[in-house]
Amino acid sequence: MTSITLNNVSLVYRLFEKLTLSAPGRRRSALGGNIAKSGTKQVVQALDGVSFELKAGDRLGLVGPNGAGKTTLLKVLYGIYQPSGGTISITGKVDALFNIHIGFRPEATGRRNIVLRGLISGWTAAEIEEKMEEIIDFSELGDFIDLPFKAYSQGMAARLAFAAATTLEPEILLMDEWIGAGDASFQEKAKRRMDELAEKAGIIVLASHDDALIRRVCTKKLTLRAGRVESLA
Ligand SMILES: Nc1ncnc2c1ncn2[C@@H]1O[C@H](COP(=O)(O)OP(=O)(O)OP(=O)(O)O)[C@@H](O)[C@H]1O
Repeated sequence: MTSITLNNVSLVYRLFEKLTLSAPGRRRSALGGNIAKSGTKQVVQALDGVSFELKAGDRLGLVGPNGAGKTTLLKVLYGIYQPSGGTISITGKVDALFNIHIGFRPEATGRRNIVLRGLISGWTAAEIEEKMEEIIDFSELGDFIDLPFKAYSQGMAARLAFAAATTLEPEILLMDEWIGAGDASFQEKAKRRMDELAEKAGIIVLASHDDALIRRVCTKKLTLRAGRVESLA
C-alpha cells in the first residue's frame, strides 16, 4: 500500500564559503530557514523536526512563505537529499516534476524526450512505446511533438512533462508549482488527471504559492514556516 511517513526529519545545508554575518542573530523577516554556525562554517537549517503521514489517495498541498522549506522537503522525499536527522519511510514508486528542464534534453524532440524521461523513471522501452500515443494525445502538442524540446514554450514544456509523468502512472507524484505554466484548459485537464491518480491509490504532493490551485487539487494542506510544520489540516 502506498504511503509516506516522516518522523522528526531535519535537513541542514552546509555552506563551505568562509562567511561573516554582519549582525549575527538579527532576523528581519519570517523568510527562510534558520542560519546557524557549525564549527567555523555557517549552515542553514531548512527543515526542522518535520513529521507527517500520508496514505493512499492523499493529495497534500505544501504552502509557506519563500524559503520555508517546501522545495527542500520535495527533494528529501525524492531522495535527492538524505535527511540530516529523523527518518523517512516511503512505499511506492516515486516520480517528480520539479523543474521542467530537469530530465529533458533541449536538442531532442518531444517524442525522444518522452522515452528518455520514461527510462529515467525506471520504465522499460516497451512500456513507454505502448503509452507513447496516449502521452502525445494528452499533451495536445500535435506536430510539435517532433520538434526539439527547446522550441517549446514554458506551457508546452509543462504539458509534455506532465503528460509523460502521469500517463506512466507513478504511485507517488511530487510537484512544484510550475504546473501553473499550463493554460486554464490544461490545468482543468491536469486536475482531472490528478484526481484519477489519487483514486488509483496514489499520493500527490504539490508545493505552491497559489492557494486556489492547492484548493482545487489537494485534500490536505501542510504549512511550513522556517522549516517547521506550522499546521496540517
Ligand atoms: N543549496 C542551498 N544551500 C544553502 N541553503 C539553501 C540551499 N537551498 C535552499 N537553501 C535554504 O533553505 C531554506 C529553504 O529553501 P527552499 O528552497 O526549500 O524554500 P521554499 O519554501 O521552496 O521557497 P520558495 O517559496 O521561495 O521557493 C531557505 O532558507 C534557503 O535559503
